Amino acid sequence: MIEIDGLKKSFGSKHVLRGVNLHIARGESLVVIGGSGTGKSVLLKCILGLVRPDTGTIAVNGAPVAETREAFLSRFGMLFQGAALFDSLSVWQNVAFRLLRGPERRTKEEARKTAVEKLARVGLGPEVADLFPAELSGGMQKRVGLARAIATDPTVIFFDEPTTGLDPIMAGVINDLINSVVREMGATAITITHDMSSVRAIADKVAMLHDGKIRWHGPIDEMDTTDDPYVSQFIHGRAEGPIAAIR
Ligand SMILES: Nc1ncnc2c1ncn2[C@@H]1O[C@H](COP(=O)(O)OP(=O)(O)OP(=O)(O)O)[C@@H](O)[C@H]1O
Repeated sequence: MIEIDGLKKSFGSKHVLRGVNLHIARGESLVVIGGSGTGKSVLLKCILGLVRPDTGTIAVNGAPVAETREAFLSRFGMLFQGAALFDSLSVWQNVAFRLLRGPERRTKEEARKTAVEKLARVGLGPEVADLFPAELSGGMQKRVGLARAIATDPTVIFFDEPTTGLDPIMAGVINDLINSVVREMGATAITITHDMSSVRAIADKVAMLHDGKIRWHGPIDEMDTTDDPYVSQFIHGRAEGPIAAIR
């Protein structure tokens, strides 16, 4: 479904991605892990076409993203770090943002109806629809962000640090919700996170980015038993190991 081959990206003398190869099957939930500054966001931005790679290819269903970006973007949903809601828009207008714009825009009534349905899917009642983001807790904002991400019934959904800033219980609730929504929709999901509880809750496959390359890629069941010392150090959060920690 998504095939990334030989992806390289440098910023000046900083070689962030040094040849990333990653294939993601349709309906699979891939979580990308790796230390701060290893290039996870740059990788995501390359897939979304926000950053142009120096070399390498990214194809979706066999077609290069660079050539089919518009078509690709119309089929993807994204939950940003911190939910990134528009403060000046009500909750339903946030959820319906893409339904109210673009060539396939719907009437206001239809868009609102869909927004209320999506809010219900993430556990929020219709009374929330006319509130503004500032009136919501962090957990509710994440739910609204998730409702927005699924508003257009995307086939690919990206999650950027979906549990950042949430307490562990709310993080668990959001992880479960992401999991059930993604599976129910049959969507392909790519998640970036530091949160190992998210990895365990969401991932079918895990890819660890280190030193500009995919250091390890495998099924979630094999993550705990792999003898890769980098993965082992990372998932157990050990200061000692091959990954240098800045103290
Ligand atoms: N537009 C840019 N110009 C210059 N350097 C950049 C740019 N974007 C990213 N970088 C650099 O690329 C490196 C990787 O950044 P990136 O944000 O992808 O890391 P990350 O793995 O997502 O980190 P974190 O987990 O802390 O969010 C960093 O050193 C960053 O400074």
